[in-house]
Amino acid sequence: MAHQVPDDGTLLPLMEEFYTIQGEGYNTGKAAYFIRLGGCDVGCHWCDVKESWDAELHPLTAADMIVANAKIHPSKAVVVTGGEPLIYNLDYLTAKLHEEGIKTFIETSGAYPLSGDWDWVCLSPKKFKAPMQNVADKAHELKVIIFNKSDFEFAEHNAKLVAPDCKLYLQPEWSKNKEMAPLIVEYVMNNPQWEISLQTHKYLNIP
Ligand SMILES: C[S@@+](CC[C@H](N)C(=O)[O-])C[C@H]1O[C@@H](n2cnc3c(N)ncnc32)[C@H](O)[C@@H]1O
Ligand SMILES: Nc1nc2[nH]cc(C(=O)O)c2c(=O)[nH]1
Ligand code: SF4
Ligand SMILES: [Mg+2]
Repeated sequence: MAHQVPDDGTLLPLMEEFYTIQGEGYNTGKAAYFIRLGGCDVGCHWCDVKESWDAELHPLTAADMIVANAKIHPSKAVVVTGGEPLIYNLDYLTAKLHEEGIKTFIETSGAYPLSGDWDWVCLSPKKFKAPMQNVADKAHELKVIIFNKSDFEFAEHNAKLVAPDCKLYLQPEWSKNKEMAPLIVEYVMNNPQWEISLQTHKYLNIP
């Protein structure tokens, strides 16, 4: 049985929250408070946070408490991730963060409809559950994970779904880094509308 998560977004299954440096994509290198919500049914076999998948393992937590924890940190930016955060209604959380003057960033597969008011949307679409067009429309950044050669085609397919000014990133799947990095380098040199995103926090050994 799933948690009875109220649909007003006042209670959310919280896996962990931590203050760190955004490791990936356009905002790489910027300090941010991360909020990781539990629950995901997309099923990426290479997912680096499988412990997040079962929402039941993660306590329902007041969004007000999450905001109170976020606001004591020096960076006024929050990254909401998961799991798949868009399973939940994030309107209440982002409204409260904005009331505190905190910028709202999201990491999402786009598999669920967009909720919340976002200063930055990172869409990382997955073959296993296609992204919704209303998320693609709002994406500031498209970040495609390259696990094998066929993922370049998947990346181009998704690039057609996002707005013309959306930033385009290719990010090696961590375990295939050695194999895929040279192919990504070559691809970006030939297709310079794309840029490379690395999971820099893993090189730095920080969360
Ligand atoms: C764990 S996911 C959580 C947010 C959301 N479910 C999603 O997939 O976008 C956060 C980011 O990590 C990326 N990611 C997950 N596992 C990865 C891996 N093994 N190598 C590289 N990136 C990975 C995802 O594509 C996504 O951009
Ligand atoms: N430092 C750091 N940056 C990140 N950017 C996206 C992450 C995520 O798991 O969503 C992540 C993460 O887990 N850690
Ligand atoms: S969508 Fe995100 S959290 Fe879900 S399995 Fe894929 S990478 Fe992991
Ligand atoms: Mg991560």
